[in-house]
Amino acid sequence: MSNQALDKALADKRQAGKNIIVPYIMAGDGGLDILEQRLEFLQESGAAAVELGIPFSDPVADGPTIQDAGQRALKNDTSLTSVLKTLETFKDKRSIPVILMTYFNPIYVYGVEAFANDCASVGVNGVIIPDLPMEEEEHIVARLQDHAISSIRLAAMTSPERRLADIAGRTEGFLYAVSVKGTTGTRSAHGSNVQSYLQQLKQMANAPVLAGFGVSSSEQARELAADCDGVIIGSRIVDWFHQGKIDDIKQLIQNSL
Ligand SMILES: O=P(O)(O)OC[C@@H](O)[C@@H](O)c1c[nH]c2ccccc12
Repeated sequence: MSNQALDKALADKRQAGKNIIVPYIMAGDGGLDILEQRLEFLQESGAAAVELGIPFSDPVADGPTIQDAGQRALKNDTSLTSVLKTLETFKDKRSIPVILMTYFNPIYVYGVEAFANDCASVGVNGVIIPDLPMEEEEHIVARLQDHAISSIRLAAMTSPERRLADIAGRTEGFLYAVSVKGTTGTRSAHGSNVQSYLQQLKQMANAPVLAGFGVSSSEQARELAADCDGVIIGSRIVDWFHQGKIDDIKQLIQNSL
């Protein structure tokens, strides 16, 4: 079963005629004591949900901006455990859905069963595990489904059509359409084949399709969202939080809606 609060938050934006904007932030960048405030701020700015990164020592899919944020968070002693504990402290006050983005290793160390249980008890709505090994997928997805936590799948431009259809059919919450080849990070332009890729995924998926990787302006966001349901914005927002450019973040989200 997918997560109802997440499904509803995304559907509400679409019904209001808006694009779905999901900012990515690194948990513990700037300290975990500001996490609650950041989530509230992003919600007020118009975000439908937040993708919350767990810092990890070997972040293979992260670009330089997210890697640096991860290093800062690790210096603050941020871990999967401390992030879950922090979410627990304001779980009844939070209404914006939270999607944890974590590599598989921290989950493996934590224990798959304990991870699913603790995510459920602190109200995590969805999970993205970019390097989940195929052999582990069934086991971990089933444990999360027991608690109605959505497993958001990633589609890549390099995947063959059969594989894309399979991923699009199985995803929960939304489909994360990786819209560049390579790692995360801001880019000035997306390839010309992105449009047809997103349109193809829209046809295949029963859940909303969100484009991510390299979105750094509201113009780009709206252009990509014209062929799907919205976008994920990571590096630009991580960078601006670090620099204290709070108003710029608000404008970026509002102008992307
Ligand atoms: O930073 P960008 O280019 O705006 O892209 C989002 C991305 O950072 C975020 O979703 C993310 C961070 N680390 C990841 C690892 C895999 C997939 C996705 C991610």
